Amino acid sequence: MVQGTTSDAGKSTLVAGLARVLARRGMRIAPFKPQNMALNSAVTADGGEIGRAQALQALAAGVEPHTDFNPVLLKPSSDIGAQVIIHGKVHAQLSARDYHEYKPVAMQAVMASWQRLVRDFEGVLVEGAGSPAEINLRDRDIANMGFAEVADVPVILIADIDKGGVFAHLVGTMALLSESERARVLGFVINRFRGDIGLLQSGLDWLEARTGLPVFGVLPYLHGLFLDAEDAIDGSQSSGGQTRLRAISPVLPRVSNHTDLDPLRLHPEVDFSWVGPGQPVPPADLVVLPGSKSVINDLAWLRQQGWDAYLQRHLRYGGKVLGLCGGYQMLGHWVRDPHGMEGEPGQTQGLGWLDLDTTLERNKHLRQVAGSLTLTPARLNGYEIHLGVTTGEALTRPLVRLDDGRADGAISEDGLVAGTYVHGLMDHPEALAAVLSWAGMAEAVTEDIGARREADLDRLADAIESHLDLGRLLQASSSHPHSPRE
Ligand SMILES: NC(=O)CC[C@H](N)C(=O)O
Repeated sequence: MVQGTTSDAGKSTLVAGLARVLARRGMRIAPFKPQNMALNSAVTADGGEIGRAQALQALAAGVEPHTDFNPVLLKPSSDIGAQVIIHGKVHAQLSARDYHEYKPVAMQAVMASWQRLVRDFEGVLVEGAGSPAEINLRDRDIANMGFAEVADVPVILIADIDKGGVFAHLVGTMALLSESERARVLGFVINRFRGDIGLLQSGLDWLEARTGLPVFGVLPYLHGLFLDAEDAIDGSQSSGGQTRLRAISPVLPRVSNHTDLDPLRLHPEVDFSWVGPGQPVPPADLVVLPGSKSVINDLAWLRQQGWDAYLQRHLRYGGKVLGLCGGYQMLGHWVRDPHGMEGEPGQTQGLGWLDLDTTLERNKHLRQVAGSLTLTPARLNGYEIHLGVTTGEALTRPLVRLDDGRADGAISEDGLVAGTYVHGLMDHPEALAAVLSWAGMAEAVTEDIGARREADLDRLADAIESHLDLGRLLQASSSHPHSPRE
């Protein structure tokens, strides 16, 4: 099990990389994250919902994403409440306090998945969440040591040296563990190192002497690695090309599936930026309203930040607006949440540029889809994750025709505003080219994001092979019953 000294230490990436390394050696490996808190989710083959990072790790392992890989997913819809997803399906909307009470039940779901995975796979790579040293969360923990102790798995600790304080993080985390928890830590991995490794050596020696545990390796900072393993928005852009199109998206407080925007962010000729709260909104050719876990509240935020006036001006000058899922719902006349699925029950007026209304229902639509765009007959594939059901005149001009016979989304009569429920739409190079051309960049050369992801997983696995003492790591873990063995 990989646990981190902080959030974003590189746990997901290390699990993805190890999964690829072991898969390349012919092993059937499953990724597993007992509990994930993320608004960036993926649809599994069995029609459920898991964290995107686990879907990426499944890809790295060469296995189909399954709900058992992430049996508990928490999707926060406010600062104190979250939608609790168990085995891929919505269980309930719970406050943090109620979730704490519910944890022993969630643990049963975790263990049921875990037992199926150890039965069906040669090895399971487990990822913790945040840090195991959050002592206030230790009681009833199911995400870190609480799971490791019950399932009796060995642990490696990863720390991010780029943030600084790496020795304090590792030694401090060890100090805050109980004796039995400490005893299951096999050693450390240091992540995102740049610089002269010779200068680090004395620190590593000190760490090993102080803790009596080995450093299995120091992973280099991998520049330009594109993996949607992380839950946080990646603000970095690809550079070096000539800008032919400017695109922006607001960082909605409850933005969901932000990786939908990665193909724009990574395109060398697109100048893409996320615009955060209080930041000036720069001029753009294309504005993409992303998905949202709390559409009514995020719409209010958008107005409060002045985006409605900005968008009106943008459209007057012929700019394009694309809404994805929650962003699509915002483009209609009304968004209704009669059951309070995303906050207080209520309704709010949308931006009104598409003649449609949306009602959030109790039942979540989860499916993988394929089809084509109506802008030009470009192929696409993607996935749907939404509660909303949308109706109205605008649907007679759909944006997408799905292979299952359904139409999805809409384009306004003047062709400036479009929206769809399909996430991941721009991952397909044809669909991306069509969107770029609609937004004003003709004959765009687009990259296959899927191929790029594969290449980056191999690059990550290569780095792990050369910088991690895998033999020692596997050897150290071999005394535990559930460890990958060669
Ligand atoms: N993924 C999304 O953007 C979901 C939109 C909205 N929250 C719904 O559930 O319908």
